[in-house]
Amino acid sequence: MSKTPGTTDPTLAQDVVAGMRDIPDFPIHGVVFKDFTPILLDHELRDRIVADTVARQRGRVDVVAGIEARGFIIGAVIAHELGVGFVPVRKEGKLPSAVHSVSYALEYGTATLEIHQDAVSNGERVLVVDDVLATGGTLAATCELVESCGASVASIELVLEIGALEGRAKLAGYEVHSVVTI
Ligand SMILES: O=P(O)(O)OC[C@H]1O[C@H](OP(=O)(O)OP(=O)(O)O)[C@H](O)[C@@H]1O
Ligand SMILES: Nc1ncnc2[nH]cnc12
Repeated sequence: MSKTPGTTDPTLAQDVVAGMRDIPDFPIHGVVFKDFTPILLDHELRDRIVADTVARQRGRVDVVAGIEARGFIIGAVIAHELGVGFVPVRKEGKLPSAVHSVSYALEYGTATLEIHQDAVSNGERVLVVDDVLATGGTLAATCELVESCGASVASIELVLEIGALEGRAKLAGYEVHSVVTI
């Protein structure tokens, strides 16, 4: 286990590891799914995660992009605390206006993510937020979507990173913070 450099909360990483729940064979046989929902229920731990991220990012970003589904929840709270707007990055076919789309591979299949073409403006600095970094396909696709709109990815914030899946390799050139890497 390793913790995010720059964090001011010395026990946050270990508390996140303890707060996550392992679900074997979800959504397919052989995958151990890292379930973030118990952390949402624990308001103290959830608030510490938000405070840690906000302390790193305050004043550095113009908007937060949260990835469906759990990135919506934690990302919206972070956007609120930073006092900036929130952009949903959604699974295919859910956004009503004109979109950019990118398809990608996951640990358990393939998927397509979309962003509204007018969601972020040229030159805006975007903070991308999600719960888990696994293979990195989801985040790489999201960065491509943000850049398709003419904005730039200022930083990426995750709660938990599965180091063995080497997702960071797909995110070369981006600033990536995970509260904890296991
Ligand atoms: O690094 P990757 O291998 O791309 O995986 C990471 C993504 O996988 C999980 O979501 P999932 O795609 O299962 O979708 P969900 O939020 O709809 O459950 C997780 O919340 C991340 O978004
Ligand atoms: N093992 C895992 N746990 C949670 N989300 C994931 N996304 C891809 N693999 C995952």
